[in-house]
Amino acid sequence: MKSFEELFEELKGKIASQDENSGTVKEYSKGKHFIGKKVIEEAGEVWMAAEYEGKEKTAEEISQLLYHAQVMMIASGLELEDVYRYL
Ligand SMILES: N=c1c2ncn([C@@H]3O[C@H](COP(=O)(O)OP(=O)(O)OP(=O)(O)O)[C@@H](O)[C@H]3O)c2ncn1[C@@H]1O[C@H](COP(=O)(O)O)[C@@H](O)[C@H]1O
Repeated sequence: MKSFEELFEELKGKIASQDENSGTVKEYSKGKHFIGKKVIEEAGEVWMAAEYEGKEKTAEEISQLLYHAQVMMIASGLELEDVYRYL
């Protein structure tokens, strides 16, 4: 199990090292348009899971939405604090 902060550090590290086995590096390299579509896709899956597929599936889909949001944060040059200041 990892926290939001730990995942963010892991993803930044993967991108900085250009780890060729990393799905994150592949997604990041495709740019904001591609990442944005993943965010939208996962947001829709969260909605459907919450309405029809139960707690476990909803939790899984939310984790994927958070992941793609983090990739978008990195692609946008944002740090966690830049987002947290609006919470
Ligand atoms: N938490 C995630 C995570 N959540 C979602 N995804 C990716 O997001 C995509 C969407 O997942 P889905 O199951 O919805 O995929 P799908 O709809 O079946 O298929 P596609 O969307 O891929 O076509 C998949 O390609 C997943 O690989 C993630 N990829 C990686 N992580 C974590 O990120 C870290 C770095 O991973 P790598 O960069 O792959 O090493 C590790 O800790 C991973 O656990």
